[in-house]
Amino acid sequence: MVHKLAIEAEGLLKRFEGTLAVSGVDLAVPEGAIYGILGPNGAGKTTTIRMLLGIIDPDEGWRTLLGSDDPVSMAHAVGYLPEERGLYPAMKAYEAIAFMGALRGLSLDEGRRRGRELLEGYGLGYAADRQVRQLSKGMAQTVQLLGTLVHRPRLVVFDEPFSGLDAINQGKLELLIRDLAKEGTTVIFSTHVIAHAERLCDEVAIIAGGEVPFAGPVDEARDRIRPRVRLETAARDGRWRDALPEGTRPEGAFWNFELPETGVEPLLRALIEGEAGIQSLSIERAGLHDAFVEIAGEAAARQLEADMAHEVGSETR
Ligand SMILES: Nc1ncnc2c1ncn2[C@@H]1O[C@H](COP(=O)(O)OP(=O)(O)OP(=O)(O)O)[C@@H](O)[C@H]1O
Repeated sequence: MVHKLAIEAEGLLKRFEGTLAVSGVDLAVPEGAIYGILGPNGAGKTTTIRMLLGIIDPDEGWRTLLGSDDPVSMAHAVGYLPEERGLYPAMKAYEAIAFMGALRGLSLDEGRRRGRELLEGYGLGYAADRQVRQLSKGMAQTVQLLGTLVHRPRLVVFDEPFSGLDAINQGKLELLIRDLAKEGTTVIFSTHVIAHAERLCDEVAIIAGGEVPFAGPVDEARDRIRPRVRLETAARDGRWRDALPEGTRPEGAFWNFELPETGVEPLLRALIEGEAGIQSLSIERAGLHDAFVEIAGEAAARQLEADMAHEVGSETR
């Protein structure tokens, strides 16, 4: 099946005052997908998003947004939550949402009506008439997020939407993202938290040091690493050991090794026919974290973990 693309980009490159922020980003976001841009702080996520949306122009390369090579002309069909959060403090919550819709071409009356509806639907109806300055940081962030949806865009782009939200609100946002995708909206979000991308995304772009070493389905990223086998045998030795990768050493009664390329069934057959006496056997597919380490490198993965620890630390301070 050929998917239409919500976004396509090739060779996007951006320099700031001579330093290369992003070099040669290629990616393709299928319509209706949940797409993650995953990388540590400073990797180039925001710069990439800004280029995709036409907020800044690339120095090299090209992109199309909803089929147009002039992304700004599609602004009415796009919702964008920038990394810098901010609403007018004196506006009431529902008005702030209506205002954001008006910037994207929606009438204020309709925006006010939908603003109340969105707040209600998100469990924040009680705060609709509160001024933005009276809202908590997380609530204000949610109001801003709802404001990106009020004009019913075909594509939404959220820059680090989970940052600054507590666990409950992170869960609510995950549900919202799934609901949007179910309705056919394309959702792109950036994150430095692998778990969010792993739980939500159909596809990811892995970005590190301004480069995108992988862009594609999450399953394809995970398949970059061979699954691990953990086997427990009654027998210590025998012909069956030839089916294990060379150099596999016993760890007590256990054997840990990479699943051979021939796959599960030939391995099982050799173990049974060779009378290994299988006591237990598990085959574990790599998660996105291991795939990230393989694709982006140890250093980028360490930086990702440091970013997460920093965020958790700043939330609990
Ligand atoms: N306007 C700018 N002027 C100069 N340098 C910039 C500018 N914007 C970004 N950079 C640099 O480009 C690189 C990529 O930054 P970018 O904000 O895109 O990363 P990011 O992955 O979004 O990180 P974070 O999650 O910390 O926002 C960084 O080295 C950053 O310092």
